[in-house]
Amino acid sequence: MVSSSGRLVPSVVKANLPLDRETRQHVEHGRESVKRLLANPQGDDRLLVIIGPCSVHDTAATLEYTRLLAEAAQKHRDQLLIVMRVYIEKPRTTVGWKGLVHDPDLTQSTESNLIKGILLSRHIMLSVAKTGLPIVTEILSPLLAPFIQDVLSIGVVGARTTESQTHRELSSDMSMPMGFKNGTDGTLKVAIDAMTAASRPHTILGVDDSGHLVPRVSSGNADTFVILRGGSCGPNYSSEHVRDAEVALRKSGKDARVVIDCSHGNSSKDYRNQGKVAASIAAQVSAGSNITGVMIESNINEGRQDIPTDPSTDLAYGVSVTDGCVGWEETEKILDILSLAVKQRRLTRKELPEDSFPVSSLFHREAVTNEKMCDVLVQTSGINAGTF
Ligand SMILES: O=C[C@H](O)[C@H](O)COP(=O)(O)O
Ligand SMILES: C=C(OP(=O)(O)O)C(=O)O
Repeated sequence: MVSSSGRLVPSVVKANLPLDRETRQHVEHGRESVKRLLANPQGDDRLLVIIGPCSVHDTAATLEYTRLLAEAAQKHRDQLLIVMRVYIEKPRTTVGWKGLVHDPDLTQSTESNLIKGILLSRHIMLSVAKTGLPIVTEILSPLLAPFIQDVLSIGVVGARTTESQTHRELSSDMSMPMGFKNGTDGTLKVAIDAMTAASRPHTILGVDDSGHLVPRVSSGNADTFVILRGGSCGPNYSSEHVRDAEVALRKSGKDARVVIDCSHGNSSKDYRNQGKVAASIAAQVSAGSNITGVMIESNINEGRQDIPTDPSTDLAYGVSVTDGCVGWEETEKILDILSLAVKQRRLTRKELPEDSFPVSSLFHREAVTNEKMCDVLVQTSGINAGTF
């Protein structure tokens, strides 16, 4: 898998872990579906749902999660376009575990096992994509992109790199839709600026499939969106925040494509709050909001764990080793209310006669404010009420 000179070569890795014809079609279908939803939200009025573990670290658990999510994606296919997070690189505020690609054996040592990490990461991504579920990852190291980008249906640039010229240029060269998080301080302008920069062609230094640095001109990427993830100045998922984001996007000549992250700054980094954020989004959607999508950090089992000294015996199965995630039971409840909210949005937009409203007893007409509707949704669906 490594070239004779001992260097990692994308074409060699890809030849050994190929994207077969059927999986390539799944990836393409995922990309086209997301592009269609972004370009014409009236034509495809589903909600984009970017969901999955904060990071992957275990093949068996990732594949079990994939099976659960694939079933949910099928169940909600008319309302939700579900894309699975397969995050193999983690950006850290200072230090911490940097993801499967860097440390596939969870040793937390500085000894590099990058080759194994790249191979295992691509293997897992291929296994997930093979099921037909579109996948998304954060593109952190531009040098790793050539090893995985052919398997992605969406790429994300994280809060710590949205302002980076290199990441904006890379995004302008990608064939899949790209999402940009707001900055860690909550500033949205950096994400909108990133959309502008990514939409243009750039002269960039890329890595070709044979591992050579090649100057090239990117084509520009029009399939981009912002992700509101909150930040040090607080959460930004309320209807006022969404409206402000839409206004700011339109002012800079863009379509109002807003995805809301239920985790990170919007949950105050407490996974137990994600359900409440999702309920607020469901309330907004049911009232007719044009929110494009949501992001959720979800796993088989809830919470998080520190990586133990002996991961081979002491690691809890299906539990995140980075940010806390909602467990599968809570995930199903969240997907249910989001799905119902999309049905409700259809009726709200059509202004159907009174007797066809609401679609579910979860949506009470008396609950006139988003806040009230959110409370009703949390109470009646059994979602974790959270800590705020
Ligand atoms: O793990 C995901 C985190 O939200 C992100 O990577 C930063 O985490 P940290 O602040 O714990 O480093
Ligand atoms: C690290 C992540 O997010 P952010 O860039 O918003 O911190 C993430 O989504 O895993």
